[in-house]
Amino acid sequence: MDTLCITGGRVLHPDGRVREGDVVVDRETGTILAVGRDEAVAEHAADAAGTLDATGGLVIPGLVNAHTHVSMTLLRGYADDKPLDAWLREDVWPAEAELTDDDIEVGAELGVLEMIRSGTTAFADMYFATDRVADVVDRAGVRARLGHGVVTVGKGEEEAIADVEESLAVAADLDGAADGRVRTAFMPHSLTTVGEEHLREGIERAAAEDVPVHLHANETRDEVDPIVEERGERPLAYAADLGALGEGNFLAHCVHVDDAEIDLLAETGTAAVHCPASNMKLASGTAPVQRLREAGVTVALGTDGAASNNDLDLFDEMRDAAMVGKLAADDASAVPAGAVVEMATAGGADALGLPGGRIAEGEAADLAVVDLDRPHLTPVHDPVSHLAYAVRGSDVRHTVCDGRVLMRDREVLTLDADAVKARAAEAASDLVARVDEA
Ligand SMILES: CSC[C@H]1O[C@@H](n2cnc3c(O)ncnc32)[C@H](O)[C@@H]1O
Ligand SMILES: [Zn+2]
Repeated sequence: MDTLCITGGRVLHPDGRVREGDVVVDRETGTILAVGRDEAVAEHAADAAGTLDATGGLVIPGLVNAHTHVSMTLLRGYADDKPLDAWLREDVWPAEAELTDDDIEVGAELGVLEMIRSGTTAFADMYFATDRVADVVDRAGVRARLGHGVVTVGKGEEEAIADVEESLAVAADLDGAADGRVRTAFMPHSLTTVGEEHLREGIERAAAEDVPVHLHANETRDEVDPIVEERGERPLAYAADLGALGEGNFLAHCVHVDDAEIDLLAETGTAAVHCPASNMKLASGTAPVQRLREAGVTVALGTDGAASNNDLDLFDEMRDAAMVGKLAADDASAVPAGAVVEMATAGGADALGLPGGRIAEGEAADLAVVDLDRPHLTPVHDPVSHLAYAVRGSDVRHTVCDGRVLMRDREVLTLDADAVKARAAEAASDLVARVDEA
């Protein structure tokens, strides 16, 4: 058997406890064979073909970034300090109109490089040129749930229909790519940027094929109010009527949700992806994370795109979620450390319907080793507290996905970091030059 043994560290277990132990991985199946420090583990470890040193470190599940637009790394720092609507219309959409498929691939490489370097092994992506993003996922060795983002407002009927068809076709064609590490979804952008008939048609056809649905929902008051005024119902009642709620489906943001909408999410098994940094930066509002969790909704964490964050480091997201969750609930005990760690791991994997998120025998070997032997992490009273409040992405020593080592001692093995950075910087400056000329 071709095994990898991660030795000498402590391990975060699914119940939130941390114990000393090794993790033995079957590289052929990409699954965890054994966890702990008993005789069986020692036998496996003695036979291991490869090792990763976790001395002084903590082995955690690979983090799951449950909502992003990964190629927007090219627009990092391009437009700041505006609310969502103005930011999209005045800056982001004009820039995206100039993006080429090559740009999207280069931006995805940069984003995936950043995620591997900060311990993220899986992500959900809504964007364009999805086949190129899937190629990057394949080469880099991570997992993803990918979709083509549909926008029909401002488009003629033919173009709108073509956009819906493209999203459905991408979901059918790319599902299972990268040896099964790519899964797909139908991804209408939001309830206000896609017309009702197009939403209804796309969601119905996606459901008929068991394809999950992912969209932005209840992100800002400016998005919620017109729906309530025009339809006389809350956005998630509308979403339920469209068939957009249900097991396997996941909604980004869910900031402005009332109690009835929270119940709808819980009853239908629809997951919510909390994006605290994006919500703060765009002043979208504070999501009721504590209430969502108390109602039994699966809550995951997402960075959103790098243009509204401005990084893809999920450790930042954990800290932000805990901090803003307390502020929103006016309660310092709300959204505690264990909750945000769960949201970034098992919650993310469950929301996206992807393997990973838990370190236990038989689970996917998607892992990160965090180096705790750092000044800003000393002393270690509680490793889970550190994960939520003190660890930075740059503290990740090794990253493993599907049993394959993607980063060893901070060297990414599947992407050429210097070449990716150089290509991305050039693509971004050419893009901005084209936008300025347009
Ligand atoms: C149609 S592809 C996805 C689309 O979404 C835009 N986007 C980026 N961040 C956000 C956000 O916080 N809310 C809504 N839409 C967002 C992105 O620029 C693409 O155009
Ligand atoms: Zn988004």
